Parts: sequence; structure tokens; C-alpha cells
Amino acid sequence: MLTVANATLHYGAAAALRGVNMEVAQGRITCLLGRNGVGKTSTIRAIVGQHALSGGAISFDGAELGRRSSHDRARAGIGLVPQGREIFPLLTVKENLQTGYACLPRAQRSIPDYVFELFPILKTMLHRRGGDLSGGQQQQLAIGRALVMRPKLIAFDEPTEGIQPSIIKDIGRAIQFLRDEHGLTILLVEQYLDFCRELADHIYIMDRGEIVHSGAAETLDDPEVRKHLTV
Ligand SMILES: Nc1ncnc2c1ncn2[C@@H]1O[C@H](COP(=O)(O)OP(=O)(O)OP(=O)(O)O)[C@@H](O)[C@H]1O
Repeated sequence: MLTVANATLHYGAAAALRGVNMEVAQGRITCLLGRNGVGKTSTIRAIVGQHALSGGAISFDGAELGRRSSHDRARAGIGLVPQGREIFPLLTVKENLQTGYACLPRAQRSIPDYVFELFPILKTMLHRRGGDLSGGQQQQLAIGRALVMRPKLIAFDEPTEGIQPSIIKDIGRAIQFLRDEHGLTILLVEQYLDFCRELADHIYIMDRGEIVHSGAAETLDDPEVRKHLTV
């Protein structure tokens, strides 16, 4: 579904990605793990078109993304739940969800019912401002906003960061539901190992801009594999 081939990415002279190869399989949950600052967010930026690659290629649904804009990629079906959620604090919950309409044809501009089935709290808070929501509610809103765009793939950047355990469970269930009931393809960047162990069909571990391990979720139990994740 999504293939990252020999990707390199620079910030000025500093290399953040150094020849990354990764396959995100259709209808599966693929986790990308790694310590702080190893290049996970940079990988997502490259996929969604927020930062250009300096080498290599990314293809989605059989077509190379090249220099296509973020807007184009969203239209092609690549959704993003960004790190830190990036909710518009002064817009209402409904307006935040509607920002997802920007890349949709007019006929598709509606909020799918299953967004409220997954996160009923959003329905009760439709007219509240985004900034008034708790961190966990904002995370649910960020996921809802991504779903409004009818994505085929969603990249989640650390969705459990700073979220209370009961909502982490809801988010885990939502991610599973999206894979199992809607056939969505998920790329999950995480630091929370137990969360990944439970959800992932496949894991990649990144270190200093490179993929250093690729395997099934159970390989996370291997102490040699865990070494890549301990500080
Ligand atoms: N906008 C930027 N300008 C310069 N350097 C950057 C920029 N963004 C990230 N970097 C650097 O690139 C490297 C990879 O950062 P990246 O954010 O991709 O890592 P990460 O694995 O997502 O980390 P975290 O878990 O902290 O989010 C780091 O050394 C970081 O300091």
C-alpha cells in the first residue's frame, strides 16, 4: 500500500533519515518505534508531504508521490493524526471536524456517523471550543478530523502521548476497529511498547535515521530487539 524506498531527508546539512526502507501493508497496523529524535516524525513528514525527501522515493497505492503537495496526498487517501494533536483551540469541535472537508468533493462533505459511534463524547461536545477539551478528548477529535477526509491510510504520530489510560484504551479499540471494520491501513508511530505489542501486525524499529529491526509484534519480547529502545 505504502512503500518507503531508500529514503533520505535532511534539515539543512543534518541528515534525519538515512536510507529508510519500509512497507506499510494494506489493511494492517504497522508500528514504527524508536527513541526520541531518531527520525520517526521525519518519516511521517515525508509521507504526508510536509518535508521533501533528499533521496529515495515513497509510493502509495502503486503511484510514486514525488513532489506532490500535502493537499494532493490527503486527497489521494493519506490521513494524519499529528503529534500534539494540532486542534484549532478557538474553533468548535464541529468546525474542527469540518476542516477535514477541504480536500473532499462537495458531495462527500459530511461527518461519517461512525466517528460519533467511536467517540460519542464528540457528539455531546459539538459546540464546545477545541481548546476547552481535555488532552484525551482532543486526541479523539484529531482522529475524527482525519476520518472526515475518508482516508485509506492514517499515520498516527504518538497518539498516546500525555493521554490518560482509559482514553488510551478507547484509542486502541478505535484503531483496531478502523482496521477490522473499515479495512484502513494504519501507520502507528509510538513510544508506548505495550500499546504497540497489542495492536501491531508488524513493527519497525528506527535508530539514528535508519531501520534497525523489522519483524512481527512478538519480536518486541526479544531482549536484543528491546535494546534498540532503551536509553
Ligand atoms: N525542523 C527541524 N529542523 C532541524 N532539525 C530537526 C527538525 N525536526 C527534527 N529535527 C532533527 O531531526 C532528527 C529527527 O527528528 P524527529 O522529530 O524525526 O525524531 P522522532 O523520532 O520523531 O523524535 P520524537 O520522538 O522526539 O518526536 C532529530 O535529531 C531532530 O533534532
